[in-house]
Amino acid sequence: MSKTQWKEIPVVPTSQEFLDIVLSRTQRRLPTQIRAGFKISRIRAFYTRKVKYTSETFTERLSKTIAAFPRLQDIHPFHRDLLNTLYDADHFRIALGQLNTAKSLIEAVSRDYVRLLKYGQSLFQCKQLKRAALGRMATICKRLKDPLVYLEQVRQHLGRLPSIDPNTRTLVICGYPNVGKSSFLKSISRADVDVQPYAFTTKSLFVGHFDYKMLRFQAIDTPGILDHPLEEMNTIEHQSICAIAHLRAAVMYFMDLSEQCGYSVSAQISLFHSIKPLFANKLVFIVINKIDLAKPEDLDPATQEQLQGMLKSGEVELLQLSCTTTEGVMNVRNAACDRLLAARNAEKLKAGTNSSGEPTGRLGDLLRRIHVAQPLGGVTRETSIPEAVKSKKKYDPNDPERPILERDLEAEEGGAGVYNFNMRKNYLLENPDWKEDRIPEVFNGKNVYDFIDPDIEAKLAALEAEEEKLEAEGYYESDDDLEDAEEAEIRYKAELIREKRQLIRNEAKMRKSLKNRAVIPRSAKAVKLSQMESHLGNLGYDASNVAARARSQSRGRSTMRTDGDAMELDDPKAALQRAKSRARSQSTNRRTDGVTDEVARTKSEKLAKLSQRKMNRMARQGEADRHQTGSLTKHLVTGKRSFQANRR
Ligand SMILES: Nc1nc2c(ncn2[C@@H]2O[C@H](COP(=O)(O)OP(=O)(O)OP(=O)(O)O)[C@@H](O)[C@H]2O)c(=O)[nH]1
Ligand SMILES: [Mg+2]
Repeated sequence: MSKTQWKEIPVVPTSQEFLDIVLSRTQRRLPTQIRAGFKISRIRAFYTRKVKYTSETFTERLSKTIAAFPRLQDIHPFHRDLLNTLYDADHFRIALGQLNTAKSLIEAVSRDYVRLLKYGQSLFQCKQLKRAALGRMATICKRLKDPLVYLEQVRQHLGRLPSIDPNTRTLVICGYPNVGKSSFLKSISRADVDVQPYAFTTKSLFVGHFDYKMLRFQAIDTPGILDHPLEEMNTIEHQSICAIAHLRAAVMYFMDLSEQCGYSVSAQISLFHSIKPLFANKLVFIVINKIDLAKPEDLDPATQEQLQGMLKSGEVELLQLSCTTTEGVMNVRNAACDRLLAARNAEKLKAGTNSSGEPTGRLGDLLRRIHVAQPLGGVTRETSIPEAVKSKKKYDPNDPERPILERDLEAEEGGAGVYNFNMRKNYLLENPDWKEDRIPEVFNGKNVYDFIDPDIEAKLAALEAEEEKLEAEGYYESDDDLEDAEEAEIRYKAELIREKRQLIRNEAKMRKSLKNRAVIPRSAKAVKLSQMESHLGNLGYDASNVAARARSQSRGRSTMRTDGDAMELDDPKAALQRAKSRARSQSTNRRTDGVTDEVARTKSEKLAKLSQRKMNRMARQGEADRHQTGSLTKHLVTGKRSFQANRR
């Protein structure tokens, strides 16, 4: 992860804000649009969606926060160590871990309640379940109070950390406090660092950039370090140690021989020896600052001796400068940069080779796999030139033996415009005599090549032979016996199958129509008078006159009825009346009335539906139909209309 991303970590809300964000988003996306009258499945689906959406929002926000922070195992050791120094890696990991745990807890809550919601019986129950689910999620969220506050602080601090690229060309400026480290950075770059005449002015790492030989360098100003064991150092000093230890850089150890800084030269020398282990495999410079006040030559011999001891202890160079007079500043910078560039280049050249200079690693692998052709054990091969190539002569127009070209022919036959070259000359045919044969391309308006079939003769012969054979066998004479017994049997069976299928189909239809029929309740079924009598008799009633009474009642028939039927025939009106009354009195099921069989019934029903169709289509306007009530205001519909007059 690059440093720039750390500046873009989104704000970590407090737990209360977090809750507000999630809940208001849920409410906005899924406003409660549910009534008690709705189908229960709809109510359940709505609340399930709500619970799920809330948990998803929580999870999404938490994951985003977790992902935004750097993962300690993925970043450069320098950054990892720095984060550890500044924020305590364990604390950091635990805070992110708590967020992660909360995420899975919320998911579990959502899963549980979604399962419960499937059994919700009413709107109230479903709503209570949703409330419980959201409440539990909120409780989990509230428990994240401390980690969220901590992470927000880390975020703010991370954003303010200098962008240090651990892999680029780097100068690390270190030394005792108040020796002029920040002054140096200020004079070589445009970094705005604080310079004060007291110790520990600089309390964190500062970075400045400058260009040298068209290359960009970064110089890192570190807080001052005191000479005491690592365990006793504070966070400020630890940052310096971290930079010195982890950055592949040129280390510039600053010293103030004038002791204006408030620390003795011997203390500064002893600090150098204490932190020397960190300088392994690095370029180290001892930079004597403030030479306007004191130079190494001014020191007493014993201290000079110690200084020389420092230089001898490794490949260490002594540089001198004064930030106040800017004497030697550029020299020091350039010397350090030159040495750093040389060292980096040497390292790059060395990379990928072992101690004897052979390539190792991926490059070595590659070279070993490439096959390079080697000459066979001392055998030399003669070059071979084909005869045809050897006897080839260069074309010479003056040579009488030269091959004859089309150009020569043209000249012989009358020159350009007169001579027509023969395209058929080079045809490759079975018989060279055919070259000049004339074949019509189009004959009778048809392309001849469409009709060319090389085997046509053979095919015709075969057909004719077959025809003759059939004729000889008398094939064309008898055409009655074509159907033999076997075929007749197949036909018979097919007929049976067809019949059977029809039967099955009819049966199915019948069953279907029966199933759709309204069931007549037993009480509505017609009961014969005699049955009624016996039934009442069983119950202990006197049923003797039931029949008589029933028969005595009018059934809508004409009272004028006499025995003779002649009158019915005479009076069609009365006959109609009687037929109607009969129909009414005898009918039990109007659907089956006057219908002889199943087929007739289906037909009549179809007809009924058909006759209804038009009526349905032309049905009256309902309240859902587009319709304009009342009349418009007069001025809106009459008279000349000006522009936009009826756009009200
Ligand atoms: N005479 C003289 N004074 C200098 C020189 N360089 C820096 N100073 C003074 O030394 C004091 C400390 O300078 P800083 O650059 O703040 O020192 P520092 O090493 O960054 O100090 P800390 O940040 O506290 O570790 C300031 O008062 C500077 O003016 C120099 O070359 N000559
Ligand atoms: Mg400083």
